[in-house]
Amino acid sequence: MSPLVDIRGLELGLGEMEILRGVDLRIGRGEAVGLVGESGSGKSMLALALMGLEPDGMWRRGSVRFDGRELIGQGDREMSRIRGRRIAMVFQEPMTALDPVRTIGEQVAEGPRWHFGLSRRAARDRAREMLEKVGMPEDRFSLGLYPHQLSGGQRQRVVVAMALSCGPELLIADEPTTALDVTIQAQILDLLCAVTAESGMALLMISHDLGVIAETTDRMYVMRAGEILEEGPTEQVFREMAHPYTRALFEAMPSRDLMGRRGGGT
Ligand SMILES: Nc1ncnc2c1ncn2[C@@H]1O[C@H](COP(=O)(O)OP(=O)(O)OP(=O)(O)O)[C@@H](O)[C@H]1O
Repeated sequence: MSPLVDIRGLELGLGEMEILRGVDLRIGRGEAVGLVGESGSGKSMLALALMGLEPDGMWRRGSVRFDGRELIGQGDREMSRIRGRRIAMVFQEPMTALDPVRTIGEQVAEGPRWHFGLSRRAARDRAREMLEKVGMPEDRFSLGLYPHQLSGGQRQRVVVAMALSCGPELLIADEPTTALDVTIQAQILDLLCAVTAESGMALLMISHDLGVIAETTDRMYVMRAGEILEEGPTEQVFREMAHPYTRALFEAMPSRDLMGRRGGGT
């Protein structure tokens, strides 16, 4: 079977400037894959280019296959059917993903309503179920709450519930814990690992922190200046540290004793 995501020779740029320089990356069905690299190395651009969400004016070359189908060249309509439903994303700052003037129930219900045409009531049931799944049961967190009534960690849980609401095959988490208090970070990583593993969803975990990648992934890619420098099973990349750049990222890890959250371990 073809991998869920198969990116080959992906280049992205703006005018003369090259941001991604021929990236190859694969994600198997249900696989947890890490992408690590320093700030500005192109990690977020890779995630956006995968979904056809690169900023206006940028060019894209190469191949991005999702479930065997080429995405480069697809129209907006086709891409908007895939985004949210088959590929969902969780970003660093939950408030950018949430609408401050709409209730959390409405926001979690929106994806299933739009993608599956569920009735208001059925979508609300779905929202209730998703919020419960992320540790926000209705008896403690009413669907009528607004984002500002929640803590940062609770908001990120709502964003995860939104991402899960249509049962995507791939969840992309781009620095999902960077904006959160240290004590909450581990809880959100645990949650992401649990929900993806439980439903057989693939996970692309993007972070500048090797500790996060070690905790959450089975296989990983190391990126610098728009190129993949190293790839392999997470445990092997950690053991070998073949490239000095990877070693430098390791030295910069805030915590080196966190490992193996998704089962298996490193
Ligand atoms: N809108 C834009 N227009 C032009 N260049 C951009 C734009 N956004 C990002 N870039 C450039 O693309 C490169 C990759 O940025 P990207 O945000 O993907 O890095 P990153 O690895 O995700 O870093 P960070 O962890 O800081 O988000 C950077 O050199 C950046 O300057």
